[in-house]
Amino acid sequence: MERNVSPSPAKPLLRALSGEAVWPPPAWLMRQAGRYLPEYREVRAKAGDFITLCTTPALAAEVTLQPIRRYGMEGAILFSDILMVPWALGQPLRFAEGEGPLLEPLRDAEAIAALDPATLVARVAPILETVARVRESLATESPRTTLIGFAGGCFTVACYMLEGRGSKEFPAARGLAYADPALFGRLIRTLQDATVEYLVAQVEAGAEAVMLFDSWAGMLSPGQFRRWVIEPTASITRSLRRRCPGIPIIGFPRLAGPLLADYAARAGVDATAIDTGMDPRWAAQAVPSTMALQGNLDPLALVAGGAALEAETRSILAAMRGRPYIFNLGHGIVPQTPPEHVTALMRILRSA
Ligand SMILES: Cc1c2[nH]c(c1CCC(=O)O)Cc1[nH]c(c(CCC(=O)O)c1C)Cc1[nH]c(c(CCC(=O)O)c1C)Cc1[nH]c(c(C)c1CCC(=O)O)C2
Repeated sequence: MERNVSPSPAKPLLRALSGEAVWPPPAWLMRQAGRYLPEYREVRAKAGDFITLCTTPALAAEVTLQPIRRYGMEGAILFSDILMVPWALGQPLRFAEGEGPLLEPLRDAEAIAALDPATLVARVAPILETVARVRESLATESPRTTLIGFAGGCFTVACYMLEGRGSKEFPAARGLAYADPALFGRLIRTLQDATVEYLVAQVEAGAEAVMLFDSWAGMLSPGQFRRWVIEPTASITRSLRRRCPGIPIIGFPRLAGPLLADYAARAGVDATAIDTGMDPRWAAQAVPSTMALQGNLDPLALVAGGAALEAETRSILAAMRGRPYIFNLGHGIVPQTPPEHVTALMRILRSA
């Protein structure tokens, strides 16, 4: 008998994003390309600096594919950085050895007004070229792997733009959000528009899903979280749905705690990523069972390996079994991770 249902997309990660409880779960790891891999360090040395690596399509495509070749993850994350958006808006950026990213901090209303959205799509052209190359390579090398594009959440990107560097508290951004919400709102809206243009361009170049990394979302008070995390995200997801119908969107409001439930209900995402500190059993109750969850192994359990890795992984899997779910870490891989522990992790997942 013929059934009136549309066929599910074949790739496991896309099936999970469409609400199917795929088991064993599709998997990828935040920062899966990076310094823990010797083949990455080799390419990184050849490129010289990090921005050159991000804007040289042959090299960026190569490092995007390196973890897929080694481990066969179901997701490939574009190799780039959330700070390439401020860079493309004209804010000077460099990555200093041992210090992380350094931006010339935005000091006043003039600096915010001077950000130039007109240059964005032209400046990110090499990143879009990377997307196209990776998508083409995956078609032959790893046809079950989904290419994930990304951008930072507006609040997190604003944190770096105002502070100029990483920080424990990001007082410049959180302070401005209280002291001059109109001005902070102008920066957030500039980022909202830039993020939509950037993600639409990634999808047009071949990204099959996109993720919004809002790494510092959980520093905000509940009211500020709704205003500067949920509302801008909802605006971005509305625009993306209009311009790229059907594109799945993963949101990562890191450290959101119980506000995760509000985010899942109102931000318009298809999947919610959870951080290391979130109880997966609580998240599984708080987020609708039709919405995929993604996460949340402690990156340090992956460094430890052995019995700790196995026990932590199995307890997350037990909480997620029976619902749409994508395995991932709760934050990025750390450089001291032994590559063979990732092999062990993939083995545990595949026998789930
Ligand atoms: C906050 C943030 C940034 N970048 C990102 C976030 C959000 C996620 C998170 O919270 O970790 C996101 C990001 N950064 C990078 C990717 C690429 C793909 C991947 O996940 O493998 C992604 C998705 C590469 C990178 N981005 C960076 C590296 C290291 C660069 C190097 O020295 O080779 C990589 C591989 C540099 C970076 N970029 C950033 C910082 C703070 C740093 C320095 C700290 C560090 O080195 O880990 C900003």
